[in-house]
Amino acid sequence: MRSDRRPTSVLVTGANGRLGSAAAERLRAAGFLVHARTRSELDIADAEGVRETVSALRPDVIVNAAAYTNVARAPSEPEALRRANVEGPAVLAACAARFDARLVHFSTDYVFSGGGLKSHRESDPRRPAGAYGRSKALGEARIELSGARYWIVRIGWLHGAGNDFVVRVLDQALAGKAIVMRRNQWGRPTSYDAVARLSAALCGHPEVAGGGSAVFHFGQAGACVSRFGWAQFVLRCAAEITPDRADIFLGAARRMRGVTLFDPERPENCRLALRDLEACLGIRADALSPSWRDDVSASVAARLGAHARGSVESA
Ligand SMILES: NC(=O)C1=CN([C@@H]2O[C@H](COP(=O)(O)OP(=O)(O)OC[C@H]3O[C@@H](n4cnc5c(N)ncnc54)[C@H](OP(=O)(O)O)[C@@H]3O)[C@@H](O)[C@H]2O)C=CC1
Ligand SMILES: Cc1cn([C@H]2C[C@H](O)[C@@H](COP(=O)(O)OP(=O)(O)O[C@H]3O[C@@H](C)C(=O)[C@@H](O)[C@H]3O)O2)c(=O)[nH]c1=O
Repeated sequence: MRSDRRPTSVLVTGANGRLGSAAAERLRAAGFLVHARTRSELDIADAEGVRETVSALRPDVIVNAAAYTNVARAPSEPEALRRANVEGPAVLAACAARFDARLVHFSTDYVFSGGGLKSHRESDPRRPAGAYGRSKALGEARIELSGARYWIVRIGWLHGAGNDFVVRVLDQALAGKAIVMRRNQWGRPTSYDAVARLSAALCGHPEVAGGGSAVFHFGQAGACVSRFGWAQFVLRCAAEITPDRADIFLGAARRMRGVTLFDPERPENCRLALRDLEACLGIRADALSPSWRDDVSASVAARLGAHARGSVESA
């Protein structure tokens, strides 16, 4: 938080989204002056609309949580993809540069092609293989060329809102379906809330108002895991949390079939090295949020609680 009288003001775009809503909530709770804008209030690819909004609000920080995130549909919707993930970030960056705001932009592990076993460093070249990853990589590049002060934060495998991976695994188990799960995709599950906390840490960082620009990786503490390993963990948590249904969840875990899938849209190696955020800004991922296992367990409990209350919407 700044030391002068005015609270740091933050424009949050994509505020109806899963990360946007979590970030706006955390930022408000931390005392920032938050201007949250949904897509219908502010289309980030609308240069004129963004210019008017930024010019009127004069935010210290723009947190861009708006994006096209449907990985499966991305190849068949190139225009919507380009607008949200390439043009939008470029428009926001141009306005950040013009009105001297810091842009905090979220990107993804899918900007890497996913070969090899080593964790990707921030400095590794972007080599996206799929349409969504390509669009996010182009968005990063447009920001880097804009002259704005930016922090690009690459994250991956988010859960804790909407029809996420945790929900889909639990729902399959509860429906008695035989789960078929990919073994050859490795990453680090990270909760929306952990990224929302990071947003607050970044907006309150002493270097937010000056300082340089950088790309950072963020994920929760704990070793990377395969999709198969993550799904097994989800089901074991579910069995512990609801002992009366332990048979269902442990049975689903036992019967789960591991498969090797080659999907150009979804890289195999999503491991992100996490050192730079601490080295450059002194922000330690493990100090900011619990390990991924704790937050996955919380996501499982939230979903099972919703089931128990009968408040689960049909997908
Ligand atoms: N989900 C994940 O696992 C991961 C996400 N990320 C990144 O995190 C960020 C947030 O993702 P997440 O919250 O999961 O995504 P969501 O899909 O939940 O939210 C994205 C939001 O952006 C809005 N939006 C889309 N296009 C525009 C536009 N042109 N102008 C303004 N708003 C727009 C959407 O509006 P509407 O509701 O109307 O569609 C939606 O509210 C994204 O940058 C994403 O790439 C990175 C790694 C993993
Ligand atoms: C539910 C399920 C998933 N899977 C595997 C396939 C695939 O590799 C992965 C798909 O899960 P999702 O659909 O949640 O994954 P996906 O939509 O690819 O998630 C991605 O979203 C975008 C926005 C990102 O930026 C990435 O970091 C990543 O989180 O899990 C199975 O094999 N079986 C299953 O039953």
